[in-house]
Amino acid sequence: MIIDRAEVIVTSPDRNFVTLKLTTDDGLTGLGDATLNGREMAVVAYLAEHVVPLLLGRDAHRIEDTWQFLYRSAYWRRGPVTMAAIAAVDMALWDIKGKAAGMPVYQLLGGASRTGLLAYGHASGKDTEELFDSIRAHQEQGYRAIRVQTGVPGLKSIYGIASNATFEAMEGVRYDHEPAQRGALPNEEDWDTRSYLRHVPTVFEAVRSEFGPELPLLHDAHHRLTPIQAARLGKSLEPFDLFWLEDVTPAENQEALRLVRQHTTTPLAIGEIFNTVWDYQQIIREQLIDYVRSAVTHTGGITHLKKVLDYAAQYQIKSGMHGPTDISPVGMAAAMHLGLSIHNFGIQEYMRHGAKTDQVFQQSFTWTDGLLHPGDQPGLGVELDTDEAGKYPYVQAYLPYNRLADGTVHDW
Ligand SMILES: O=NC(=O)[C@@H](O)[C@H](O)[C@H](O)CO
Ligand SMILES: [Co+2]
Repeated sequence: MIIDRAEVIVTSPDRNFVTLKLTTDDGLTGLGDATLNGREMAVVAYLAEHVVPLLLGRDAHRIEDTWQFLYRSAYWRRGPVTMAAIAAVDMALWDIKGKAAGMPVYQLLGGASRTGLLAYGHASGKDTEELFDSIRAHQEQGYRAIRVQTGVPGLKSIYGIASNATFEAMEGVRYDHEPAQRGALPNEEDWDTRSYLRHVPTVFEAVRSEFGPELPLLHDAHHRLTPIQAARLGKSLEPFDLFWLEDVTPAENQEALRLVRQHTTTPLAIGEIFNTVWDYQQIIREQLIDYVRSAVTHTGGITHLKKVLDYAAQYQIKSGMHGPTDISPVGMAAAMHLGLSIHNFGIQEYMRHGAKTDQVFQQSFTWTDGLLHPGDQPGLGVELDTDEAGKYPYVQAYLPYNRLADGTVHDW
């Protein structure tokens, strides 16, 4: 079963997506998500110029060998661009193998370990009233777990809060897309850690008294705190029993989490911007986190993320795969197949794609009573309508960035 065609498809229905489509000599096709939000075209070039020529003529069945060949023959290892490109090839090959076997990919990974995947959605609000409405709206949509992001008094624009502009742009969809403003240069947002640290505990106190102790609540600090500030936040949120506190501090310095861990029992989730097991080695071995946040799309595909999660399982660490709308439906399907099969599944981030995206990508996963399931179509269960995709050409888009009041650039 030889790969005899490889196409890199860029489409921007509600946002930019990069998809690799492989076709074999017996007519099977496979899709892989290669979307790197805000830097999409870097992966397009990496795939089109440097990977596609190496794929043509290869045996599509040799997933592990292809992975090792692409990783080691590149010479330059790791990093988001390389690992997103390898991830797309890996997903497409698993898709093809599933179709060849007549089985959904989760069956090839060892079968289902649960009936469905607990998912969480993104509630947000500039103030408590708007936040409560958003939480209720997500509960009505069936979410059993909810991420809470809030405005901070004195800060005009902040991560994770649906703004009217984006609201209209997304045809009324709440904060269900990532803030890469298309056709615009990076949007400058503002930040003040002390105001944030004073405000967030009061928000969770209000949410707990309104919604009770049971509802699993998550929060994303989005890389903005120093280790001691992260320790303080984790400690101040302990009374509100969070499911997890995410990206408390930039984790290139993995040992920074030791300090946070010493001060708080609030569960920690890290890794949505990590790309290989080496990014996790210390924080898994020293049990400095509770959830691995990587998406299949940014971590070398199903093959590599399964290895990361199998390593994490030895330390009782679970998956919490990244699932914003900058992960395409193909990447989401791959995450669901992997999540359904592994023992140490934790939770799946699930933001609903826009209507146009659902036209471009025919998906067969189900979302029932707060649980996701990848479905039982052979392969990943997603098909891409290239005519529909062709209607939405690429539009350059950047993620926002932060500056402090004195103008210093800060982590976003
Ligand atoms: O937990 N989810 C997140 O942190 C996302 O909202 C990220 O900001 C975007 O995916 C970046 O493209
Ligand atoms: Co995050």
